[in-house]
Amino acid sequence: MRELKPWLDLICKRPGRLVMGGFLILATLLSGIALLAISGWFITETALVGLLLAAGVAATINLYVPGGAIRLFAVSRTVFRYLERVYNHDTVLRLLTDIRVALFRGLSLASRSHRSELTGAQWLSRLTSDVDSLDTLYLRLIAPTALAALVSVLVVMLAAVLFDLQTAMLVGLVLLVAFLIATIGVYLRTRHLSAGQSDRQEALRTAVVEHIEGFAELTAAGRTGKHAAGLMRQAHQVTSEQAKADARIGWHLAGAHLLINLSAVFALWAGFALYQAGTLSGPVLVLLPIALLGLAEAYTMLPDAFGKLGATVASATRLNRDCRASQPAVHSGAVDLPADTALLAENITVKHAGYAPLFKHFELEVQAGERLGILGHSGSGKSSLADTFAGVLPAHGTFACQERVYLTQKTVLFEDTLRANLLLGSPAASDTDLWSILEQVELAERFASEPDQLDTWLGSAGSRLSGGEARRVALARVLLNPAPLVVLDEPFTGLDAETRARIAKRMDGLLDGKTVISLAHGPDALPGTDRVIYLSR
Ligand SMILES: Nc1ncnc2c1ncn2[C@@H]1O[C@H](COP(=O)(O)OP(=O)(O)OP(=O)(O)O)[C@@H](O)[C@H]1O
Repeated sequence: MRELKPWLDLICKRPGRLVMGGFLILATLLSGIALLAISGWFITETALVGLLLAAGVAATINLYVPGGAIRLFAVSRTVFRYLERVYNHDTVLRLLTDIRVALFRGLSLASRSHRSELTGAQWLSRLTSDVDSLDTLYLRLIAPTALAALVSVLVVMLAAVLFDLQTAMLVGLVLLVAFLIATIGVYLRTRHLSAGQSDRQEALRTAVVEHIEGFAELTAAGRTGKHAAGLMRQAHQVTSEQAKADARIGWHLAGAHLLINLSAVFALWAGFALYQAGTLSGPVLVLLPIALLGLAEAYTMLPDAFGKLGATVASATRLNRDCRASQPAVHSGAVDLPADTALLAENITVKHAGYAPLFKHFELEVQAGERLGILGHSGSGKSSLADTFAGVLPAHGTFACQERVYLTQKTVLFEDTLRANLLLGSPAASDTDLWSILEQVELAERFASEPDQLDTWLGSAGSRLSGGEARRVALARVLLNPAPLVVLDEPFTGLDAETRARIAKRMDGLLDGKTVISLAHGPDALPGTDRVIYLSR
């Protein structure tokens, strides 16, 4: 349960919505129970009055009050159910946003090595099924459990008021056992199965994606059938384990319902005794058994939710592990920056986790406003150094720097519009700002001729742009960012020499007053510099 805590804390950040949503579910449940109980009472009353009249005894019945109450609860049940669905699903979508934002915030800091530890299919599974199982935690698990407990207590109180304390205690005891069977009982019997199931499903998804990705190679090697047969076996295991878990959930649901029905039969039997003793009228007698039957609705969702709790905990554990692995680089011995210094590295070690250090005892001081170029051949460690400056790789040693913006060597664009991609650099930028920066990177004309202009869709990872265009969009995004320190890793990849020279010249003005560290293979791939250092291994 420790694993669920960070996500529960996140969910509890909207207490008002959770209480309101819970109230709407409660109102729906109580309307349903009241509808059943009053209908039962009314049917019994009319039957008894009918019998009396048939026997020639004068009897009257008030049709209007119970008739009105039945209509009221029939309508309120429908209205509350509708409002509950709309409101709570809206809440779930808001929670989904919170969870995704928290997760992306954590994962955006993931080191390159951690990112590459997981396959694409595993990331897909983290961001879809793992997140889904957490965002419905409130609606599937927390609210139904709390409300089933609350409504059970109300029904037991009803038993104490209408019947007697003894009946109420016995009904309470049976309901408690039913509650435990439908919740903790299911969880204990399915948690391993359910947690393993989510791992197996992830493994199957990964295997299917790999099968599709490697289809050409499998076909060339004549192994498609054999590989597919392996997948089928894996899928069969997943479904048979699922069937096993579902059967357990089903038995617990049946057990809980059986107990609730037995408590209704018991209430009827106890009611007859009170009726015979003259302490209870016939119509009131049926109120409690029928309310108990109505209570079954509150228990229906519990076994399924608790049967999947094991998988939910497994999802939370995986996401927590990824977020922990993605904690921002811890700078052992962080220091305060001296005045007029933009970056200070003293005796730092640059290394990828599990690999030998690339640099030891690395020293660098960059003055505020300085333009530093770092040159080195392929594999000399430029990107690793840039990652360290940007805080993506931990700097082991004394390290401090100003707030920075980082242009990674690999161009990263999102499947969205040009505007949305640019606004990541400066969310408050106006259209005029965006056009002006596009002008500087020589893309204004290109997008002005598009029908959607700034709203042009860039495609998956900017696939509708050429490599050089995509690079310039990424560069524009960095140039829009107000951070005082700019780290540029191979800023002009994919640009021809003339374009590169023109943009580099303009960048001098655009980056005026900022500190710039640019890394590249050769001097012609750098914007203007005051100082250049060479990396040698
Ligand atoms: N995630 C990683 N895990 C382990 N080793 C890595 C990782 N990334 C890079 N390296 C290794 O670190 C060394 C430096 O790589 P880096 O990408 O920093 O060099 P670079 O100078 O930027 O190269 P290039 O100019 O080709 O991009 C290489 O030997 C590379 O194999």
